[in-house]
Amino acid sequence: MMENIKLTAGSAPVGQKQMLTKMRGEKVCVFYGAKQALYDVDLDVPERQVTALIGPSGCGKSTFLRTLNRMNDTIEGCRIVGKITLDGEDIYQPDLDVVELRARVGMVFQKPNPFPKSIFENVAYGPKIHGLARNKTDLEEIVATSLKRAGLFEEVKDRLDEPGTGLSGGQQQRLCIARAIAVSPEVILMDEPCSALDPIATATVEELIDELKQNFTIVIVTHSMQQAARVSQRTAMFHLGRIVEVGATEKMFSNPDDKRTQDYITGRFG
Ligand SMILES: Nc1ncnc2c1ncn2[C@@H]1O[C@H](COP(=O)(O)OP(=O)(O)OP(=O)(O)O)[C@@H](O)[C@H]1O
Repeated sequence: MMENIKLTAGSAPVGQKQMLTKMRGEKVCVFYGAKQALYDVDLDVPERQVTALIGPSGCGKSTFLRTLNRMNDTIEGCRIVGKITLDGEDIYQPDLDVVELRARVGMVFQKPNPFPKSIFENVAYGPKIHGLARNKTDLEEIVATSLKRAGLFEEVKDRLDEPGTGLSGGQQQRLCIARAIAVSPEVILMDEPCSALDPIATATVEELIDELKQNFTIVIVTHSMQQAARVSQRTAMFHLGRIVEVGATEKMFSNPDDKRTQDYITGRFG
């Protein structure tokens, strides 16, 4: 019974289970110059689960996602108020190493964006710059393991020296996922990772996301309600810069509390 679950700091109720919170946003407000894009957003991201961010265009999903690894730092005039923690630690504290943060909280973008380098180099780049491999054999091992975990190894093992940009769209996105995995992140942020892919490539990436949650915490922005329902365990519905409802995906899609969620998931707006 929900009422019997005692919540401690750092825990979140998801369905009937108690989950560890990997990341937490508290009263997060984001401004682009004078324009406010997010208002007092509170969100717990449970460990080793997939959290989906849904809502109509322009409601602030990507803005919130980018606050989780400080990608908004790169946008001029963007200001963030509130608190975001990773394992309880404030990621906006002034002396935090942002490069290290982004290794812990990796990102996969909407459009596959492999570097104009070989398949091998695409995956090896991160481990090299973060000094994760002691020698060439180590590096080869990391590359092979990452490609395997991204479900791409069998397709590319005989052509690791060929350009990453020569792969199909779906393969390129899995290469980008392998690149993200290669530095052993704890959290992977995905901003509409399948929007440029055909249905078959989408299904492959969705299966992969499902597997990856065994080892990683995943936050995904998606416009596809089917995708949110298929891959996530927890869903947050954004509307006009606020979270209007958050909870177990199953409940959100079968019996939402908020009329705006209901209208959005049934295609009445957005
Ligand atoms: N770099 C930017 N500069 C100024 N305003 C921005 C910037 N990025 C986003 N915005 C504004 O912030 C608001 C939220 O945008 P955001 O991209 O986070 O929404 P979204 O829900 O991800 O939208 P979509 O689903 O269309 O990608 C919008 O009004 C948008 O115009």
